[in-house]
Amino acid sequence: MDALLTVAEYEAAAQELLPPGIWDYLSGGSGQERTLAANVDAFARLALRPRFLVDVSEPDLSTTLLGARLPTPIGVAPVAYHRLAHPEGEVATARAASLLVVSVFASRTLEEIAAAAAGPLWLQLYWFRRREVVTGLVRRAEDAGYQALVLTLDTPRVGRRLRDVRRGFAIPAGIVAPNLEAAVMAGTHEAVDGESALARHSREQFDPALRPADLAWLCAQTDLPVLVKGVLTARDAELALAHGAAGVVVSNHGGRQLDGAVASVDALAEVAAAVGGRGPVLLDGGVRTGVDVLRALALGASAVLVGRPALWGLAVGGESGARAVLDILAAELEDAMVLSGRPRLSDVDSSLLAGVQRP
Ligand SMILES: Cc1cc2nc3c(=O)[nH]c(=O)nc-3n(C[C@H](O)[C@H](O)[C@H](O)COP(=O)(O)O)c2cc1C
Ligand SMILES: CCCCC(=O)C(=O)O
Repeated sequence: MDALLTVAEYEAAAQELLPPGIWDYLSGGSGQERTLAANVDAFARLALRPRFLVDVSEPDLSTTLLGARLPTPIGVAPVAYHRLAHPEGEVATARAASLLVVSVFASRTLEEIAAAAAGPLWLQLYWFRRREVVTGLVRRAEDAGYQALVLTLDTPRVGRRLRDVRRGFAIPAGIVAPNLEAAVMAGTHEAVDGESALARHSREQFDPALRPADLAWLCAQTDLPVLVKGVLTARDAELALAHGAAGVVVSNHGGRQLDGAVASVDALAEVAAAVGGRGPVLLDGGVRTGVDVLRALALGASAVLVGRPALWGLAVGGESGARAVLDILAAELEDAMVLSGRPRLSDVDSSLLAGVQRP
């Protein structure tokens, strides 16, 4: 087999390898999958304005995020059940990633992942009705050395993902979420025709009444920084920061929640302006090339996260596949920085983009 050179080639190879039901769960979106498509299309519309007569002999991709030095501004978004893609699951991803946001529905324990990790780990949380589930996970994350928490806001319930509904998708027996007690996970393995087990589960277990005071309460439970994920407006960024959030992740959950929601990169400039340097602004959704990473940085992102691409790499080659995907993105980003006359991340701003208003 020829070497795979792009994230798109990893996507195609992963589709060949994975069972169709798992492929649909990983790759699908909600409703008509318009937001899923828009996330990718919106990047393609952002044309770049390269500059020359700049010394680009020493490109530097490194950055600092919440006090941690990272070799690249590219991390892995929280994705449930990495063992759907590879038997080693999150342990393999953690070895490959320079920043991994571990899903609360990880298929390996927080401690196993911490023992393997090459870089900082953050723990993503959903707002469970049983608050002691949340606080128990916060304590375990602190004890295992996780460096931040990420509260996902965009999932008061799981969106209508028609591929999963049609298949009656449920998590295969043998792949479990070991960081949650069995009672909280009851029903996730139970396939029912015409119903997504995850959608049913979220209605039972997630508290849809999450309000700003709850965010402030969560922040008061821990010394770890708490970021919020799923922010698409200046208003929500303002509210979150005012209630203790240390930063935001601009995201529409990879087009899996509100179909018709704005493409995440199209929401970025507004959110970054609202945050105004008070904390990190991460972006996920539709990042498929290093040029996309550069575009997001130009619009004000501190770093980007990739969800599906990491899982495609994992499916193709476990740890080395996940690493290969992240290395492709980093190599493409370095090329783009050199070829656009922006050798350091601090040189990257909206002057790089055509048609974006510059301050
Ligand atoms: C299979 C799958 C599972 C996901 N699980 C979670 C999760 O457990 N928690 C969460 O906050 N986001 C979850 N997400 C959303 C990702 O964190 C991220 O927002 C999205 O995948 C980014 O888009 P991309 O896949 O285009 O990179 C999941 C996404 C996918 C594709
Ligand atoms: C309850 C949600 C499961 C993980 C998730 O967030 C996703 O599939 O997008």
